[in-house]
Amino acid sequence: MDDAVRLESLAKTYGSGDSVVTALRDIRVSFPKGNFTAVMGPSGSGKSTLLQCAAGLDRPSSGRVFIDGTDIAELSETQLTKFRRESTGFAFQAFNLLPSLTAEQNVALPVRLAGRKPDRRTVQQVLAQVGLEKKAGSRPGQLSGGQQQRVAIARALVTRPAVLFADEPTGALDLTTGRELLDVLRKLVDSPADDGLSTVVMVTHDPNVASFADRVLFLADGSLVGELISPTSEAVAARMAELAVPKC
Ligand SMILES: Nc1ncnc2c1ncn2[C@@H]1O[C@H](COP(=O)(O)OP(=O)(O)OP(=O)(O)O)[C@@H](O)[C@H]1O
Repeated sequence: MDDAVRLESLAKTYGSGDSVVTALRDIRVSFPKGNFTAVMGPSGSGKSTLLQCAAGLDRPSSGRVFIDGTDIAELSETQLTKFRRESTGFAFQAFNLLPSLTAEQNVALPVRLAGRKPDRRTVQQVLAQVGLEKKAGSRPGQLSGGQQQRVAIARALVTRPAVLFADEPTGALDLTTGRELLDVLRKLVDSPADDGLSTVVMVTHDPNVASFADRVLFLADGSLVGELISPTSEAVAARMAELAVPKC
């Protein structure tokens, strides 16, 4: 199976001298196409840093990141920005929608920012993929939190990226709406549109949320320390409890 993203010996440090923080050390992992991966680990273990580096939002200190076969270290800042815009989607805990724009206009924004005219059909298609075809004309203030996050996901999908990165996408949602959003992500992977995305990489703190993934990766102190395939929430919670035990 092809890899949507591959991380080779990835390391990331912040600061220098006495104040240096090692956020990631020697991460080697692939995210295959057609796969939904959750990244878990205790607070400060490096989850967000991994996601930011894997998505090309941050440059690693060493190691390589391949997205859809492209070594992003070879790209200039301008090329990387363009590449990221076209090949990756990103969804955060905060939806970051523009309140004065309709759902449809919010979704079309990345295309406009890239200097192109949005294709109305594509915008409608991605809104339908997240179950919001009837809300195209609504402004964020007229939508529930779960619906707003689904607009944010549709916006991330509009450029037909190879991979969607999501950092705590259900963090601001209640249980039911969080579940609905996870069903949407699951569907993107299980029944992708013709030229659509089928790979999701998601950071979460919640074992229930992680259990929607095909695989869970566990980070501790910047290192990859294990994985679970076809995870149940109980198995994820048990593994997290082990990681929380302080080392002697
Ligand atoms: N911009 C930064 N400058 C300095 N240190 C940073 C920076 N960003 C992250 N760190 C440090 O890197 C380490 C990993 O942080 P990261 O945010 O990736 O962890 P996380 O697992 O996502 O944490 P959380 O679950 O609390 O969000 C932590 O020790 C953090 O303090």
